[in-house]
Amino acid sequence: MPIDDYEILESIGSGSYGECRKIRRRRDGRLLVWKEMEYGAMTETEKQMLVSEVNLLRELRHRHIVRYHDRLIDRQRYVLYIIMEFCEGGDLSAIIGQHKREHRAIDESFVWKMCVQLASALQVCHTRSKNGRGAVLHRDLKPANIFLDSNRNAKLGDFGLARVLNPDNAFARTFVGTPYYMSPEQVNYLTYNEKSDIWSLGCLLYELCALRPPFIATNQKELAVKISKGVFQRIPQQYSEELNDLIKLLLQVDEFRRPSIDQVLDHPVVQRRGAEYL
Ligand SMILES: CN(C)CCCNS(=O)(=O)c1cccc(Nc2nc(OCC3CCCCC3)c3[nH]cnc3n2)c1
Repeated sequence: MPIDDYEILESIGSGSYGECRKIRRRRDGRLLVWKEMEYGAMTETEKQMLVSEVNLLRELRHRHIVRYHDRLIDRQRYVLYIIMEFCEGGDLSAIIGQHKREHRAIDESFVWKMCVQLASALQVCHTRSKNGRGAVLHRDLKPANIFLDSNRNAKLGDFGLARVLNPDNAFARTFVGTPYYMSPEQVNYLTYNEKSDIWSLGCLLYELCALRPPFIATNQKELAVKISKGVFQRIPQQYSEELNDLIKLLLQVDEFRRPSIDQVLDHPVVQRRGAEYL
């Protein structure tokens, strides 16, 4: 049984699709993770969606996107296992939480590193959808879905699976938890496009500096108003004017004034401050 090719280690947590466990590949001792998904209750359409989503994951090969390795199907128990690279450094949400608790700012150089590495991961996603090679899944750019490898390099997680597995409440899924990173265009008429990812990137860089999102509120309605207005405090004084300017550029309410991912990566300051991390 292929499942015997792996030794099951501890659980890392559970997402909206199921359990995520650390595993060791027996043949070479390599640490990986698998995500368990029960498909027993799925309709034929949902199963087809899952198959196409997994096929997309397989195609998205990039050093800053979590690598898909394999998939196993347990037909007796109707469970699909997606096997992926294990990111030893954990997720950005935990890192932000740690810095917040210790009242310790995140180094500006790390913020630039995340900026260029995640922008290059997004560029792969955006370029694909432009080439019409399948509407690439929109990667949910939020701290909990960004992992680090043992060298603290960014790895964009596999949000797409969660969306596929809850197609009915895809709308609700967007609203599970507070959508701090939702863009003005999404808030107003729930459209989502590449420029929404640029907005999310801006929110992420802001949160790495301020250790909180740019827009916070106690309820969704108030949050939506703040996001639509797009007024936010400058990142803490210790961060450079050029980082502050870049974040302001990404957090423009008018999506047409927001740069494309290519323009972000071609930005002279991003080139200068980020080149060493690519
Ligand atoms: C330096 N140390 C402090 C860091 C300790 C680090 N702790 S840790 O226990 O190993 C740890 C913590 C979190 C992540 C990871 N690595 C990881 N997580 C994934 O998904 C997490 C899952 C997503 C859905 C919801 C539940 C969690 C992955 N998906 C593909 N590859 C993945 N790799 C490791």
